[in-house]
Amino acid sequence: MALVAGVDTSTQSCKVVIRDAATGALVREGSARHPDGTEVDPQAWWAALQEAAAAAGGLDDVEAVSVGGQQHGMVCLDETGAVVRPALLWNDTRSAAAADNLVSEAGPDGARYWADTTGTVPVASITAAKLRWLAENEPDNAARTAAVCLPHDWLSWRLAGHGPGSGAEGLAALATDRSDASGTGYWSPATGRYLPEVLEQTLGHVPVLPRVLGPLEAGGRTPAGALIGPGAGDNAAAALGVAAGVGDVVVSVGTSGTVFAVTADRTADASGLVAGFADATGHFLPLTATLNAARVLDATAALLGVDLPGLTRLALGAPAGAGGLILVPYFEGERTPNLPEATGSLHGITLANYTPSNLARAAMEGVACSLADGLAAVTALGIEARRVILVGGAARSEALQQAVSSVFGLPVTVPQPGEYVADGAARQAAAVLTGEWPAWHDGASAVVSAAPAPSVLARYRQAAGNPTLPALR
Ligand SMILES: Nc1ncnc2c1ncn2[C@@H]1O[C@H](COP(=O)(O)OP(=O)(O)O)[C@@H](O)[C@H]1O
Ligand SMILES: O=C(CO)[C@@H](O)[C@H](O)COP(=O)(O)O
Repeated sequence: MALVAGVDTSTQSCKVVIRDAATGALVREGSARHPDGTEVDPQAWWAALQEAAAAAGGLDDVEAVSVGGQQHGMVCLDETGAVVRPALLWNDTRSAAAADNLVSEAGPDGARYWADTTGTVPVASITAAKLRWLAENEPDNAARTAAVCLPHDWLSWRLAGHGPGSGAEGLAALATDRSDASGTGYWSPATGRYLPEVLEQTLGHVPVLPRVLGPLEAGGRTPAGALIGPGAGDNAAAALGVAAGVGDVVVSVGTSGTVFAVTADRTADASGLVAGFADATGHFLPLTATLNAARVLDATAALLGVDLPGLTRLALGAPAGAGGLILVPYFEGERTPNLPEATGSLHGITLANYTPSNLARAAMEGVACSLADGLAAVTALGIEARRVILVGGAARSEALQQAVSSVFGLPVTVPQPGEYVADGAARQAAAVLTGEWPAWHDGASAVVSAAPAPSVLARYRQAAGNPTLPALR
């Protein structure tokens, strides 16, 4: 039996699944925590990968491995291959002004220019904005930066035996895939090429960049001989994990809240709401991402002194609309809509509705409403949502499943709880090994259908100050 491994190096943790390449059966799995914070030494990801792999029984017997990972994180390497400074993650907002400047420097129609050139209007999350921040605030570090890569590229490179001391030859071995390259802001989904002019404009010089591998192209081998697949951004890997096709909209509720679809054509949304990413198969992945999702539930559970199943129980005990309580979940600023300085807020409090149960429900509905704004932005581009698939750590919560279904006014498909990103990476590893996408049997999924509650989204949008966002359709 040939085994393949899939890795998810996500914001909060590293997960490893080992599957039978032929059938997709889960053989072993493991996970390990990442440090908190929006600035992280990549070495912590490497340590977590080794811990998670050991918990999964090791990688020595796998024939191929692929890494899916949190997108956009800026990993700068010097000419020896050492990390220049801790990585700035996708949810670090210090680069917000740099992003605004990149848009305004492109002229009065700067947003249109960026959408057409890179697929995406830069916000703080986009790697190009982080490089501009580095050049302006840490010029010595910018000057020392000989190569720039992303979290999944860096871990794939470490798996191939490269690291500090690898030098120019090591840097030349860096590799990525088109889904993660498309989140950098210096790669064109239209041409499939990097944009050196953006690197000059942001970092001040053109560093070594990872080679962009084809969907089934191996980037090297581990010292034990396993093929290393191209890997993917975590959302593109999740699309592989749930075998999303045209007509499916995937909603992921992890640290980020994302809404994305697999499409045959690329998008270029100058409103900036929808990022025009590529997927891991040769198609495209229009996507909205929020900064505030599962952690809003974590914070609300901590405030109420309950665990996450306890928060779900409380929320299930409240009516739709939480008795009028509305939580706008912009706890860490927000990316969609682009409000990096925003804070969260609680609206509609009365003596009658101010209960733990309503607060738990309002947290679930607030997250669901911000995702509904994402769905509205995606469907406003003409992308159909024939099926909504809910994934991510918080998809385990029945209360969240119901809140998403009632706010969206749609049935929601919930696959069996699992590690969809790592599963997608494992599927890619099997494809790299055999030369074709495997026809793995997908596990059973449930369909959750709650009574539609359109007034919840309307009241949320008033409270959030976004009453003119596109309507849900
Ligand atoms: N039973 C549950 N109910 C609600 N949320 C849950 C539950 N189990 C896990 N989670 C959420 O899952 C989140 C982690 O999701 P995950 O997709 O692994 O995040 P990331 O990919 O960003 O690291 C935690 O913040 C936690 O809130
Ligand atoms: O920034 C984005 C997508 O553009 C995020 O989706 C990150 O990719 C982090 O993902 P999670 O760790 O929340 O899954």
